[in-house]
Amino acid sequence: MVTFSRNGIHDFNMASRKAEEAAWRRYEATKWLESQVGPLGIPNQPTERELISCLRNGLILCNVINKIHPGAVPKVVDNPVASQSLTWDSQPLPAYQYFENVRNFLVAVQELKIPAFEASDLERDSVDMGSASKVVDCILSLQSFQELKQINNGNGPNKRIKSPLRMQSASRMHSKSTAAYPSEACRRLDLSVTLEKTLPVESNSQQQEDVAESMESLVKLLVDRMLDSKENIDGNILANLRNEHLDPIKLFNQIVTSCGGEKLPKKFAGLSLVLKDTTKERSSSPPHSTSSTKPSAPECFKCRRACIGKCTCNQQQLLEMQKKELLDLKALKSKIKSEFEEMQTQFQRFFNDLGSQVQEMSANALGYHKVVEENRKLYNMVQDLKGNIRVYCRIRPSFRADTKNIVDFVGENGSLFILDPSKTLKDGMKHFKFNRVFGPTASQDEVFKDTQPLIRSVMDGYNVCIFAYGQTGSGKTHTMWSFKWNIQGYGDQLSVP
Ligand SMILES: Nc1ncnc2c1ncn2[C@@H]1O[C@H](COP(=O)(O)OP(=O)(O)OP(=O)(O)O)[C@@H](O)[C@H]1O
Repeated sequence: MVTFSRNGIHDFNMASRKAEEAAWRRYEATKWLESQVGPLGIPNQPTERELISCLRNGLILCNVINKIHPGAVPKVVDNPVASQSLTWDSQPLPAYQYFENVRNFLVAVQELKIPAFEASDLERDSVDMGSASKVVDCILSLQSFQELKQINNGNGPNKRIKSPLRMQSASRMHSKSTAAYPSEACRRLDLSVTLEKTLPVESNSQQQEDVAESMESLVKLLVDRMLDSKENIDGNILANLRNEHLDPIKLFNQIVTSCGGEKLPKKFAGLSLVLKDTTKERSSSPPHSTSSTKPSAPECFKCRRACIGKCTCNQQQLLEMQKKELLDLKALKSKIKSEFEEMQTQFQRFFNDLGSQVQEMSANALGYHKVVEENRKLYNMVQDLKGNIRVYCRIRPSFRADTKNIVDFVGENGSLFILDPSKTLKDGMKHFKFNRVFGPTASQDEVFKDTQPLIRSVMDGYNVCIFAYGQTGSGKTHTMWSFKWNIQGYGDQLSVP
């Protein structure tokens, strides 16, 4: 167990942790660079000097950025001799070469909105001052850029690339996973989980939502602040994060003051109160108590007895009400049942009457059809008896007054006498016999009515033919027209059998 205090051991531990983190980041950067451009010729876990000496000529950096974003550095100055001189102790490279490559690389990095470093960070003198961390940051940002580009199907990220550590920390807060990132810095970010656990469980849902929202914003702010100034953060604060007995309010104020020196946003005011309440309850409750709001045993017993009595009384009333409702329901059920039976009887009677009526109608319909059939047969039999071939004569009226009519007599029984005036009475008299003779005064309706029965026979399925015969202008068309017009008006009568 490590005890944190304001002494030399604490400073030593903090420095050790920082060195460990820096080494891990160099390892990640080296591993990624080798995956992009092949072996770098340096150890897997290089020192700052080894890494900087490798990158100093800018050749590897230009090749890497051209690989993840082709054309980022249009012209890369390559010197085979210099390329092989990768170690720090090798012969110095021409200044113009690495300066141009590095300058072009930094321009490309800024265009891609990736955190850059100073060209002087690759110089020999500045290595010992720990400035290699900016170079490592830049390389890890390039790695993040490549990953985002792959996620976006080849398109570069729209937003500015943040520090890779910050990005992973943010995703870590969402997943609440403790094994996603082995960095010591990220382990400290678990403060968010600790703070959330201190929220009072008795608060109502609205308050919990507000607190959760505030907590989330607070944690984001804290993470951003800590990462922005992780190099300058007070070591005591980081040590206090692991101290369980520390007042969270003090710790919270300490962190914010250390990071930015700013006051807390207004939205975190409620959180401070909640944290205060929580701290008070935690301090007042017994050390091994599982719940700070749990009442003592006698109080609990009294409360329970009162509750049981109250519940029993309510249940009794509820039972009585339900019994009464049950009786009402039973009465209603018997009433509905009797009404239903009565209605059933009425329906039975009604359907019986209906059935007898339908049977009667069916019998009548059957008789009706028989009668109709018989009527049809008799009707056509009458038509047959009248004669299958009937000859009618129609005398057209004379149009000229001086014309002498040769028709001498028209009989009711179809007799027609014609007298030729140029001959004697005996020779000039002609007698004709028709089924019927229509005189000059006979109307169209009169002609039609005599042939109407034949139309009905047509409808009954018998073959009927009506034609007119006579000389030109004798009135054939005129007479046939009477059938046409009357048949049209006869439609209603045809439907009647
Ligand atoms: N009974 C009638 N009463 C009054 N006008 C009639 C009568 N019969 C025929 N006519 C008239 O006589 C004229 C000639 O009749 P219609 O055209 O029917 O003769 P048609 O025998 O059909 O002649 P065609 O053989 O040349 O066709 C018509 O103008 C017609 O209106």
